[in-house]
Amino acid sequence: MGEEINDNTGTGSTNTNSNETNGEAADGGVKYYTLEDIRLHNMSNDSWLIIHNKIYDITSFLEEHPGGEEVLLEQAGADATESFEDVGHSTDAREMLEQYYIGELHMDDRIKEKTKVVESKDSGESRCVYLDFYKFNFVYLQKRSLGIFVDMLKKGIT
Ligand code: HEM
Repeated sequence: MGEEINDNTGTGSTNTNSNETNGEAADGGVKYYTLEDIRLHNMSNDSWLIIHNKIYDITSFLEEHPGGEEVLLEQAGADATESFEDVGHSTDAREMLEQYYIGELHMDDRIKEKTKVVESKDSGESRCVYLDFYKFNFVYLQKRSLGIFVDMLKKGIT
């Protein structure tokens, strides 16, 4: 199933129109779901998860999960990428994901997430701290080399 995906992650190029919401198939048969759509599937008889922008219907897997049903239900209807990665799942576990794949997170919802991360990482405040640090080092080094130069001159004169 996973092979059918035309993964445009990061490009946000062609698949951003509203026709793709609510599970409607776009090009290549890939279905796109919004966060709103996914949020509704948070019950033991209807569980969806987002992992790395892909949507999985894990309803039939709940009872089989080696880590227990509870942890999956806590994440149902939401983005479980972080919890999934925190556990350090094996390659086998990652391959198992394919059989539960049903579609992709809508591009609009991905873009929002990415913007948020970029904003928080690259805050003006942290940039100021770096600039101050470099300015301080620059002035310090200038003074040091000037001192050494003056010393050399003095030694040369005497
Ligand atoms: C559909 C998604 C998932 C699949 C296919 C999956 C599959 C597996 C598999 C095969 C294992 C056995 C160990 C391994 O091979 O890595 C496992 C263990 C485990 N999983 Fe998942 N898992 C999924 C999602 C999650 C999520 C979202 C969480 C956390 C909220 C989670 C928490 C755990 C825990 C705590 C263990 C037990 C680890 C241990 O005993 O060392 N899993 N999972």
